[in-house]
Amino acid sequence: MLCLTIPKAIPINVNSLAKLHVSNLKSWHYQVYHSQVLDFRKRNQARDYMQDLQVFHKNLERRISRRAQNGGSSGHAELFGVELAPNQTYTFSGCKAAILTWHGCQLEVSGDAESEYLGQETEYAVEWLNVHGMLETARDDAQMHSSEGGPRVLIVGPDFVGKSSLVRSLAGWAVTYGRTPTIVNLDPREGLLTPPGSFTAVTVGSQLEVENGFGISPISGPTITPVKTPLVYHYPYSTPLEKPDVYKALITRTALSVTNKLEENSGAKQSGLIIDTPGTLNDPKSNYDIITHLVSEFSITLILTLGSERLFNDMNRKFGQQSSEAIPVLRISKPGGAVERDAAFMKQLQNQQIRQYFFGTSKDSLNPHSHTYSFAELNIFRANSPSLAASSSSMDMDDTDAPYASHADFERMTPNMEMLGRLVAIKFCSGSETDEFALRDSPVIGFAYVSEVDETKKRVRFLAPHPQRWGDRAVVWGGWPQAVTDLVG
Ligand SMILES: Nc1ncnc2c1ncn2[C@@H]1O[C@H](COP(=O)(O)OP(=O)(O)OP(=O)(O)O)[C@@H](O)[C@H]1O
Repeated sequence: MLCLTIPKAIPINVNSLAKLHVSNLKSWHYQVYHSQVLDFRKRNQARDYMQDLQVFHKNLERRISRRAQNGGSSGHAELFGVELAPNQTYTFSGCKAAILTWHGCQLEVSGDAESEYLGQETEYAVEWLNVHGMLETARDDAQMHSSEGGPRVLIVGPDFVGKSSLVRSLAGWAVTYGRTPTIVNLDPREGLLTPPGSFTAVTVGSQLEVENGFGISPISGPTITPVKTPLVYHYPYSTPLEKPDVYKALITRTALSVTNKLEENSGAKQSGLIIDTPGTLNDPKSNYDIITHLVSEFSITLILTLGSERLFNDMNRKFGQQSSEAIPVLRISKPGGAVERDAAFMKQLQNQQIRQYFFGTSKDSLNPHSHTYSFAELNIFRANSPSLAASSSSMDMDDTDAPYASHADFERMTPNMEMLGRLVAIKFCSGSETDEFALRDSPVIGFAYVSEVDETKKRVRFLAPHPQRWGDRAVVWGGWPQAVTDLVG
């Protein structure tokens, strides 16, 4: 396994140079696979995992023999569940990642990586693959008993323990097996097909991208790659703890919409859900209030915990075998290479996601459009933070503020210079909407960037991915994500 921390663009080419890992992994692989699954069984007696093992064993054999026909078992590598094509150059920038090989491969790396090493602790990957095997068995079960859906998996753990990497790997492997899993991202610090500050649910029907994972989406703009149409909700706060009531309400809304969507698509329903969460949900003081809400709203069937023994024990006590819920809770190994990303790195990542949303990637570029609106044409609402709500009585509000009391989550507002460099969410609902729950729960059509506010001429210029104007739809902005000052020249 090659672990990389890359601050700048670096091309990677599978084949030649630095020899990574060549050994007779096939037998070792199966051996470890057996012991891991038995271990799961010991830890959690909710299901007979031996059956899972046999089915997955067969699937894995099929996959390996297919590869063998394609030219032998060496030279294959993957990045979080997505296979790298041989003799293809990939360019990575501003990321930390691990390239994994099951059978050995050769990589040619050029450019500067901040750090680069051969990882020895690869057992976690075998364990993760076992989890994929279990999910495959549950998906097969769902296929046979068609009224039942596939596995609905919740992944929890502290920050930076590999939760998103596990989600990506499980999604990538599932797609390789012809599944169409639905991925739900509930971490507002890091967007999935969207800028930060949103919840996303997307059914993944085509293979993920090596360089960009879930890639870019049509809510960003027309793309040449296969489209993934996400369902997006706006949560303009950096952590769930800032506005837990809004966070929980949006979970309910997302769960409802996802459940309805899955009912219309049997393949997606059988493939199940994988839910990524922010580390702040790991909150014993609230008795894991938000996790409990999530488990109930999404009817979770499997909880995977990473990186915290206490969390595993608490989850097991709360939802595991002894509880009335009896949901299997598994403790999954944190990858040794998963690293903390400091505030500067996270800020860079967030800016990169915003830039990518409007301008695309080097391989799939987008052309955003400029829109100018007069103050009078706009229906803008400010999403209050707890501190803003306390001081909002002193804010300048016009007559139309009446339905939004000072303690409310939203306030109708007049555009101001504070909005410069910030993102706003364009909602499906009309701006004349006076019910603040409808405003909160309305999905997002897309995001726009505030590139200029002219308080004298009373107009605002936005950058948006699409040429169409949004008419009288509600526009919401909040304290998150932070301003990006250099998006446009
Ligand atoms: N085996 C590995 N080797 C090197 N880097 C890794 C490995 N696994 C994960 N990483 C990197 O470590 C960082 C943290 O991992 P990840 O984002 O998956 O954690 P997380 O628990 O989802 O964090 P958060 O809760 O903050 O989103 C990421 O940059 C990821 O790419």
